[in-house]
Amino acid sequence: MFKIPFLDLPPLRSAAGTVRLPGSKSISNRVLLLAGLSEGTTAVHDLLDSDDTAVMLASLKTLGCQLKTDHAGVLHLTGIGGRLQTRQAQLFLGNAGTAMRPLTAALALLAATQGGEFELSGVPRMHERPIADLVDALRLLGCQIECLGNEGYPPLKLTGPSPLKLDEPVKVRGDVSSQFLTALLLALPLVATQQDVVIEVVGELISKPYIHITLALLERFGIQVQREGWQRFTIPAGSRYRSPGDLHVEGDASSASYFIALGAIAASDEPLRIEGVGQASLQGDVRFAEAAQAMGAIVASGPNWLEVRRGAWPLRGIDLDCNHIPDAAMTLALMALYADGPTTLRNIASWRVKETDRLSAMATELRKLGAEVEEGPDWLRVQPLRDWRAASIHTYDDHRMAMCFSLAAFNGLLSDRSPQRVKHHPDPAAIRGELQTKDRAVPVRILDPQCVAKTFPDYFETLFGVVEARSEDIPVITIDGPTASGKGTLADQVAHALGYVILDSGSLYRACALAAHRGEVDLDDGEAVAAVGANLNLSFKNGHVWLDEEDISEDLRREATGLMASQVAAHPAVRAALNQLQLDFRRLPGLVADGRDMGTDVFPDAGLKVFLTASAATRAERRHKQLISKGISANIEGLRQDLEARDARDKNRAASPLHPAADAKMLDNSAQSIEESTQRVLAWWAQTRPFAVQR
Ligand SMILES: Nc1ncnc2c1ncn2[C@@H]1O[C@H](COP(=O)(O)OP(=O)(O)OP(=O)(O)O)[C@@H](O)[C@H]1O
Ligand SMILES: Nc1ccn([C@@H]2O[C@H](COP(=O)(O)O)[C@@H](O)[C@H]2O)c(=O)n1
Repeated sequence: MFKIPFLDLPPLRSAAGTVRLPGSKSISNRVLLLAGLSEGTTAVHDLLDSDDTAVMLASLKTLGCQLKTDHAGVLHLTGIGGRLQTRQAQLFLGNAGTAMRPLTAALALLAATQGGEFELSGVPRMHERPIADLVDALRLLGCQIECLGNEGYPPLKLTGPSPLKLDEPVKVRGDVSSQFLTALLLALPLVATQQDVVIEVVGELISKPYIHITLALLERFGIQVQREGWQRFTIPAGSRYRSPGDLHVEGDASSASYFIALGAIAASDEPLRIEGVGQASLQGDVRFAEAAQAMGAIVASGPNWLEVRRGAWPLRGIDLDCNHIPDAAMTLALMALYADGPTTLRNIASWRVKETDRLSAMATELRKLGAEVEEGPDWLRVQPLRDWRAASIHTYDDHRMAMCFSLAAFNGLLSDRSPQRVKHHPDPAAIRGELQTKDRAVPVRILDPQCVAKTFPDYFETLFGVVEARSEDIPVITIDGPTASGKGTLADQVAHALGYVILDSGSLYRACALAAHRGEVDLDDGEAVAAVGANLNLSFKNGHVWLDEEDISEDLRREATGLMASQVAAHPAVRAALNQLQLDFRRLPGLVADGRDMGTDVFPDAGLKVFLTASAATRAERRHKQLISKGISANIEGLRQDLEARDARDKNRAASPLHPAADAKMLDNSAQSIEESTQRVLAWWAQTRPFAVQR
């Protein structure tokens, strides 16, 4: 996960490959609650591991459920069998509506029937999300619920015992959020032991597919709800939660929407395969695929997979009632930017009471990209966008905002099929406009990218696994300089702050020298050492370097290896042999490369080149400290002589000698802390970026 203040996405060009979706949030939290209320143990496979499931799991544990995860990642959850194990608890539910609503219903009923006192709270936004319809329904039933802040909003206090009136139907509004009905359906079997319990929906029920999931899962746990249309639901007397034993959580269909859109926009050569949802999916959001098809996507499907590729291009603008796909519909607003006409999304009032007011947030952020957007109380109209602006996208602590806006990074694609589009614009000036658009692909900045943790912690990593950018669009920062100037340390810090990949090019020369030395190759024989370099089987894991099956990290860092590296690095053939290996590190979302010739030879087009120096005395002192801290004895004068000899060889060799690139920024960190030099470099980098000041 990218735990950084912002993540810059360079212009992206294409998508292909296979995505395995994380487990569905809606299914995961329903299953957890049902398993928690059941008797016996449920083995939950493919459970979503995210912020929202974490708060549900923590609550169930507090309430006395037993949780164990086995080696295969399967959760074994032993429920409380409908009998309270603890009568007092304070539960923190973050911003998880799928935890707050059903736990409110279940604990209100358990407190009423068995006695107890429970407090349910969340993050500040959760305390702005209405829950009055559920609270009203439960109070009418006889539950004691106090709103501890504003009336109709969490935090809530649930107390009991209190008598319940089960003879009358429980009435609940269905036109604000279907989660209130879901909460009642999941919890009321607790009190349907002696008599039928009837729920009547007041008003038109929205988001019916989510109720469909609830009913299907209740059935898996032994509760057969009888349904009359979408207005009346009966939980039969004698209902009891029974664990199904094993249960597999299907992939998240709302999360699939980003990859379906990705296929529609960018899978022009081969389809993008999405595994985890398909025709057999329980989730209503799987119907997002139909909306994508209406916009031009070509979709093939099996029971639990989809394959999506680009059909119409530009996409087609649509006018759609999105009541059946409320969460996934947000993705359509981004697809609309790539369409040939306006897209209108209707019946999306529920967006206003989600993690944020999504209607307003979506309109605001689309406008930052340059889009023309109209917003109504329950609708949104988005015009196609051709003249994109580089924008910092505020994500409002809303995972879906972050994931949706990643799709804006394909803004350079619209002119890829210029001849096709030019047909609509025979004017040569329009043709020139198209070409300009192509050249003006802009990056997109996603603020607070870790908000995706709510449902899809590895979203950006997964995205980077199936998309490609032109190499020249992937940003590079180079840090060159003499031995022990702090290049590696600075590169690590800068890369960490930006979420970028790191290339420690010195380690490649070191590994090559080490492998040649071990193979008894003459280090003065450039061609022979280059042959070793061309066949190195290196891998980099968690800051360690592996040669074949061996972790060579310690050997690499020895001073003797550094000296051998500088010896072999003087051979042009060795440099040529290692060149492609270094270029291959230019990966999404960007690269920080440290060495001697990163800015001069390997990445001459780097967006920022830093030449890092420090006095020889300072460098010798730092290296001395570094070695001593690792328990390696060293002599400071000897170290200074070694590093000066190495510098002299690196500077004076004919092939890629060490010197600052003409456009490098010079940084002498002799008197600077690591933090100060890091901030200096990040400030220089910010000056090269096209984004307005972060808000
Ligand atoms: N600005 C700084 N202030 C104090 N110490 C620093 C600073 N920068 C780096 N150091 C320390 O100096 C030592 C050498 O740094 P580092 O290994 O990053 O240098 P390098 O240039 O990458 O070396 P090499 O050329 O051998 O790869 C480390 O112990 C590091 O913590
Ligand atoms: N881009 C580079 C990087 C390194 N070298 C040579 O390797 C030696 C070891 O490098 P460290 O950064 O790990 O100390 C170094 O002395 C150089 O001779 C290089 O040539 N080009």
